[in-house]
Amino acid sequence: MGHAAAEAAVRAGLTLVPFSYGGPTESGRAVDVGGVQVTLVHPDEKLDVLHRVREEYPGTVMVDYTLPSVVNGNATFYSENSVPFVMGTTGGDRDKIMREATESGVYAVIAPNMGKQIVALQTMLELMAAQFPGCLSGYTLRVVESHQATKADASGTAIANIHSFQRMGLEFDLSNIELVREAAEQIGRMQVPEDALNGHAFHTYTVTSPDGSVTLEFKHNVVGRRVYAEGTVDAALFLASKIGEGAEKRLYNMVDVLSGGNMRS
Ligand SMILES: NC(=O)C1=CN([C@@H]2O[C@H](COP(=O)(O)OP(=O)(O)OC[C@H]3O[C@@H](n4cnc5c(N)ncnc54)[C@H](OP(=O)(O)O)[C@@H]3O)[C@@H](O)[C@H]2O)C=CC1
Ligand SMILES: O=C(O)C1=N[C@H](C(=O)O)C[C@H](O)C1
Repeated sequence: MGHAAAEAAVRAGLTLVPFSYGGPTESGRAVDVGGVQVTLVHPDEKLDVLHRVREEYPGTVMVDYTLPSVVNGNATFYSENSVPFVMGTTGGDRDKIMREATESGVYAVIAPNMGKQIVALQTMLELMAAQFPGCLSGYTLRVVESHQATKADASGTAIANIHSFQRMGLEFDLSNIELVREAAEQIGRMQVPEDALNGHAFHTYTVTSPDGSVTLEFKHNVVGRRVYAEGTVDAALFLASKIGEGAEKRLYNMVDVLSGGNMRS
């Protein structure tokens, strides 16, 4: 995702900082992103490179697409060092991320899904929950999500949407999300195109009445990564404008970006 977001930034005509934090395995290597040679920085050199980037690229917004296992360490680093950030990475201790960002006063957009159309659906569910709390009381919920086999955690988007369903009265334990990570099941059960096995996000939420006479189904299926990459650029532009105007509110999500009319397409 980091690569896709960087490509989208270049496509949008933004200056791509030619450094990227990476895992320890590939540090030192340069990667071509739309003609920009981006050097992968070892975790031990993060602070040195940050100082350099601050001098050479003032106004930089950090974009984080890493792993649930490192998301908290990264978020702490951005908060402690006042690095404005767009956090697309899911998992980890989300309350801690939000708490540290709030306390530090860093500008940030934090969201489990940057795809504007998916965020619109997410917003619709939030509005439905706010407008009709308890409207699905007594009904049951089934959630199935399929992602590339490398995805380490349950879908952050599904978790966000489940919170809305819970406010509508549905009882659901997050451990009951059905995770599909195997190719045969992805193709057979979820109908994921074979060429999307390495990058897809298929979600289905099925709500059923106690007697089975009413069924609601919500589905969002995404093939590839482009929709998130473009939304990430929207989020970075949004954050830059908030920093520019010295906005009092500093912590945002993608619903804020969408509501602010900051989607380019
Ligand atoms: N908000 C959204 O719209 C979206 C969110 N996501 C989420 O983004 C996250 C990343 O997804 P995806 O790109 O598919 O995952 P990948 O596994 O493809 O990429 C993760 C990358 O993080 C790097 N990495 C590991 N440790 C560190 C570290 N300490 N500092 C910096 N980089 C590190 C890895 O490098 P190496 O291989 O060298 O270890 C790897 O390149 C997931 O949580 C996913 O769910 C994904 C799509 C959309
Ligand atoms: O890892 C992914 O691919 C995705 N992760 C996000 C999530 O966990 O919700 C967003 C989308 O589902 C793609």
